[in-house]
Amino acid sequence: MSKRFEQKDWQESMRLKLDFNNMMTSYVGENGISEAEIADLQAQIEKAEKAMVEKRANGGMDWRDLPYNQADIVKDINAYVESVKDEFDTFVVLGIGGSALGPIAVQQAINHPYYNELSKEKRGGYPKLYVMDNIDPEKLVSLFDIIELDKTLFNVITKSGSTSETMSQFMIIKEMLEEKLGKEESKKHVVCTTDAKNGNLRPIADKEGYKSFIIPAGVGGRFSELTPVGLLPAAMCGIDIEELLAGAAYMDELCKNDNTFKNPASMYAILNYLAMKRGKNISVIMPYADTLKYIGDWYAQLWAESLGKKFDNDKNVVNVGQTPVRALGATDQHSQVQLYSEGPKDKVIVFVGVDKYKTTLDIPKIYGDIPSLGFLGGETHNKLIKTEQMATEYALLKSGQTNMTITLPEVNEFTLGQILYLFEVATGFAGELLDINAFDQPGVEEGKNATYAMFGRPGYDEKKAELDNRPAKNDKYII
Ligand SMILES: O=P(O)(O)OC[C@H]1O[C@H](O)[C@H](O)[C@@H](O)[C@@H]1O
Repeated sequence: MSKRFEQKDWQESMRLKLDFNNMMTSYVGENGISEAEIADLQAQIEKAEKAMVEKRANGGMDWRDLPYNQADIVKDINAYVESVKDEFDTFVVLGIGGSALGPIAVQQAINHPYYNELSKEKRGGYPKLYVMDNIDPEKLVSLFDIIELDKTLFNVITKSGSTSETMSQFMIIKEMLEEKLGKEESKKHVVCTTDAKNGNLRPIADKEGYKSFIIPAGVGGRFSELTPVGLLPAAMCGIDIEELLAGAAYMDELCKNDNTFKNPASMYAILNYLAMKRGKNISVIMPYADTLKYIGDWYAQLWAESLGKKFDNDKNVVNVGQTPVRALGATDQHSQVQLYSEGPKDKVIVFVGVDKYKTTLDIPKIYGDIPSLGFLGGETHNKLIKTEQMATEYALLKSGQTNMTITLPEVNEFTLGQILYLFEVATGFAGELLDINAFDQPGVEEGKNATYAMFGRPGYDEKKAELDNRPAKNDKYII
């Protein structure tokens, strides 16, 4: 159990705060969502709550139990990290989607912004961390200009083992390692995170004798950050994974509140559901902290891939979902807020603020008072970014663009575990309200099958024929 988990007062002081005032009628007038609208949903809310409890009890939401059932895995991961960290300068994740976005987001949130540029001593003795989550040939090749293969540990993360990007990266790395280090020595440079028994990577890991960790069968990729998918990369760069799980467990408790208006995940899901009903099909996530920038990318997959669905559970064509847009405050006040303020009122803006930054940066008072500047000097950047966040919230409220604010008291493993878990539960709940399956992704299959057919893979002849007979492109429209 986490070293601080028992300290109730500490938990409360680190509790995420969610402010929905800017979405509710009481504050914004006709643009807001009224309590009456929420009350009218009561039957749907109760049905959704019941479904969440039943699915969890029947093993349909194993990700809900991850904060509680991994003590042994945490021990294994921490022991493995301790046993290898001195030997390796670099840890490279090969993965994509849910097998990469979480590790990127958590490392960015907790570690020094220039962690990889620090000396190993200043990194606490842990290796640098890179996540290679694409197959741009230039990117992967250029990595070898800055790492030493013989001092690098590669973590191949793929639940299915049928993800072309990850498996092709693995084959490239495997051949390079064996050429440089020989077959036996190279085995120490690969650790696999995959399914216990299914998929293509499990038999390879077992046959090759690679160290491996298991992704629980009942946990889908975008819900897997609190499994070894996220826990190993986090621990490998010195992040306290017990605290991450403790924060998730704490948020689980908060999400059991049967008072809808006091249940963070229910309210997040309900308000976005009602917003979607009003055609607000864009979900902008705008953290006012660089540490939380890639939480936006992780959230984008979770929210888009879970809720973007053609059919409802009765096979009616519904084509639902909200398009996630990643923004960063204060940066995107200078690129996107013009659209948010004066463009279509088709968005829900989710500000993610931080009460206390790790450092305080004073702005020196040099030029007296420059009238056209919003600050006078003698203030701090902490106050400036916070003030700009509040001002932007107000400006968008006034423009009629619905928004809400989630605030982390500070960014640490406990608060990060809370926000990851909050969005996961909210996503599951929103799926129940939309009456869709939030846990599959049939829409990605067409592209995959077309890829295999274009490569002439056996078993895809029908798809190949379909492709060969598709309407030819008209040169007139190719410039
Ligand atoms: O972990 P893997 O099996 O390689 O899957 C990686 C990704 O592949 C697909 O794109 C799925 O739609 C994602 O949900 C998943 O995260």
